[in-house]
Amino acid sequence: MKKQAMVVMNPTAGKGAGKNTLFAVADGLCRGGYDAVVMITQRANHARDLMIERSSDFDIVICIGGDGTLNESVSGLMALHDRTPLGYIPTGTVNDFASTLHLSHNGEEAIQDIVDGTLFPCDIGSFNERYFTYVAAFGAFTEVSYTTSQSSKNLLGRVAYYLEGLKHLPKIKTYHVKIEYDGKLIEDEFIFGAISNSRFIGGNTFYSTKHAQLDDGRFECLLIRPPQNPLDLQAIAAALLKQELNDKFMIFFTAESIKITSEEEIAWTLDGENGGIMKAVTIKNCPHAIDFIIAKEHNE
Ligand SMILES: Nc1ncnc2c1ncn2[C@@H]1O[C@H](COP(=O)(O)OP(=O)(O)OP(=O)(O)O)[C@@H](O)[C@H]1O
Repeated sequence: MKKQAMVVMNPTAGKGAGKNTLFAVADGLCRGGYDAVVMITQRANHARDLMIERSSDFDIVICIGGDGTLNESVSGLMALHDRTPLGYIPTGTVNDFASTLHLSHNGEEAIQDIVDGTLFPCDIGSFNERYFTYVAAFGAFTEVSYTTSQSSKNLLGRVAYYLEGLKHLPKIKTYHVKIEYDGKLIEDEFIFGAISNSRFIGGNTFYSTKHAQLDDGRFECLLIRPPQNPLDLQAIAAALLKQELNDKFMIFFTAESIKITSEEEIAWTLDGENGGIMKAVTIKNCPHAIDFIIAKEHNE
């Protein structure tokens, strides 16, 4: 029997960019010896539901869409015990996670990479009852990120531009949070926090080295302290833009699991989408949870 592939495409992602990709994907799968079944998502969370209901009938599943569609697909697979390998073809805005895994945006190339591909057992983050593939963040800029149609193209870069654009310090909201991780405790004021599993969150100087980081069972965590004056503000923005860690204003650590609590409710973003508003979150690394299908040459 031929191998079976399920393609799940969000037609609205990236202003419909996936539509042009679809022929190349179906053609590549047929030439690669697969029977292809194409599903077009009709609503929010449809990708998740399709993964839960149908993915186990297939040898591979392929998600075509932006950050939100990938997040939904991963969340669907995470609900299952046996998870079908996942190929991802990004059609949203340039995606940090796709860049980290060297995933092509070009339909023909992307499907060839998948057909000839190899499995990369990737860590996934659990966030209370939800999941994220590469970033959970709060604070400066993140609250507006999902009220605009932007996604986290370069989250830290946009935090920097946001800070630079601020004329008045009082506009920057500070959050008093308690952060517990790997037996340690930090309690302080911060304007931004990101728990991520991606090299490209702030560009590759922050989190350099190969994508091995995505399968090490740990997150990279970055917290930014409040600036006290315009010079501080400038220093933080400059460090973010130069993709450097500034020890005076930034705390960086890696962790397997993190608990973040606060007196007030905090708005979170998960993979650039609305993550909800809450006072307590528990974030855990689910090591090697999803097998991503990636090009052989990038899985050394
Ligand atoms: N048929 C549909 N009509 C409207 N919305 C849909 C449909 N199918 C899926 N969606 C929703 O579209 C949302 C946005 O998708 P996604 O994030 O993948 O695209 P994007 O915003 O263009 O990409 P990016 O976030 O990478 O810029 C998803 O949260 C998904 O729930």
